[in-house]
Amino acid sequence: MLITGAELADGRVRDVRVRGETIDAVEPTNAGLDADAGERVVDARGRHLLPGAVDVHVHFREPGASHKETWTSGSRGAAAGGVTTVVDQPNTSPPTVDGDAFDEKAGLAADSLVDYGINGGVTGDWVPESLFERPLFALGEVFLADSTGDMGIALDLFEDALAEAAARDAPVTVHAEDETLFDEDALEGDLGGVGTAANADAWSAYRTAEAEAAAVERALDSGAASDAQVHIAHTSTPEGIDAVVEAREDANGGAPPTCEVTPHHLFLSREDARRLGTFGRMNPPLRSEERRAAVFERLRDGDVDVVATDHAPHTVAEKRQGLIDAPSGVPGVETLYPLLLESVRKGNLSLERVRDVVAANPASIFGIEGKGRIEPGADADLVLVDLTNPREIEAGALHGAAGWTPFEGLLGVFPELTTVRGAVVYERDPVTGAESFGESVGRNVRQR
Ligand SMILES: NC(=O)N[C@@H](CC(=O)O)C(=O)O
Ligand SMILES: [Zn+2]
Ligand SMILES: [Zn+2]
Repeated sequence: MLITGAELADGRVRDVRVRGETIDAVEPTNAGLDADAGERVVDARGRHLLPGAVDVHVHFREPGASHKETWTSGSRGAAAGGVTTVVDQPNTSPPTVDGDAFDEKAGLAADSLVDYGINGGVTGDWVPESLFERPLFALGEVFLADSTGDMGIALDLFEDALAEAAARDAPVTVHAEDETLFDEDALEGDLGGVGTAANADAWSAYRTAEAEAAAVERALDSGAASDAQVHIAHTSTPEGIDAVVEAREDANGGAPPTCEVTPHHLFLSREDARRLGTFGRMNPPLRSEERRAAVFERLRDGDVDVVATDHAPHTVAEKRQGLIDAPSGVPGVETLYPLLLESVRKGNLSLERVRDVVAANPASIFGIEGKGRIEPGADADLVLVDLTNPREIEAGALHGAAGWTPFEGLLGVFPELTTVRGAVVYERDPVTGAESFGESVGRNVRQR
């Protein structure tokens, strides 16, 4: 395939040749890259070509909850959103805490249209020896408080896990909330029905910002003491991000800690929770508009290392319950690039920053060779977008199994073409809107 006249994130206009699974050449347009006989040529003038996103935080729900999502439905959403690598979390059923559970999940992940990593989790029943024999992406998300799957663990087990991971150079991703600092009183009284201000706000009042900040600090201290590489998942407060930045500056010798934020904490706040009701219940919860804006600022300024989605689908029926019964989590893998690219279109973020936080940084932090950059020799994981052509996000036009999105009605810039190692996995005709998907070409990024 020869992609001609595409603008890259840094503003250079280039022709990009794909041969087999990798990028063969990146040359100035008209510098002599001519199409071979029979080679597909994509005229990309007026479009931007970006590296496929590496979403290091998804919950594709198999095995155990395929009514919420499957590797097929989840990876179709990923492909249509320009995510070419996903990393699945261990709170499935059975939880991915030993070698057998890893193998079962790996068998199901063979359905994926995009490349994937599989994380291993930590519970009282985990079997580190058999888990670490497998091609694990990372340890995590390790839950310091209960979330979906009730995998919250105590500090001593967390510290054992850090030691096991450090001994094997495996990064550890952490769900950092301290449940002793939750405000139980917030769940007293009338919590209202679905979609009411009462219940939506109560979840944010219950899982306090202080609970996140305290757990982030604890995780960073324990990480530094054990020499483990710690990555804080879904950081939702400026306080949490600032703690990571400080620890990074103090890191002497050891791998510096990193942090991730989600699109829902960047684009939604407690004010939206009032409208979303229980559909806005997730962990950590939506924060005040002031904290949301402060998190966005830290993304723009470079303090945030990674944007990943914490794609956590549940069905409409499951979410349409009272606050205590509705499960936590929102879908998001398909709207990651679209929302961030819309921020670029509006002038709120630079395209290079977006490329770094969704592709280049996650690939380098987790050490996956060949991903996250457009240069000769890299995997041909490519996304073509028209930054002048946003469209409204509508649940009915998305491809995951959840059937709803917390971002309904916001604008997004969606891909026209997505390739995974040179294979076209998604294509949309910009004129007719007709879409097509490719084959299940995904493979484990740790197995190469
Ligand atoms: N974020 C959530 O609210 N839910 C996630 C679990 C998690 O990441 O904590 C899920 O798996 O549903
Ligand atoms: Zn989590
Ligand atoms: Zn998660």
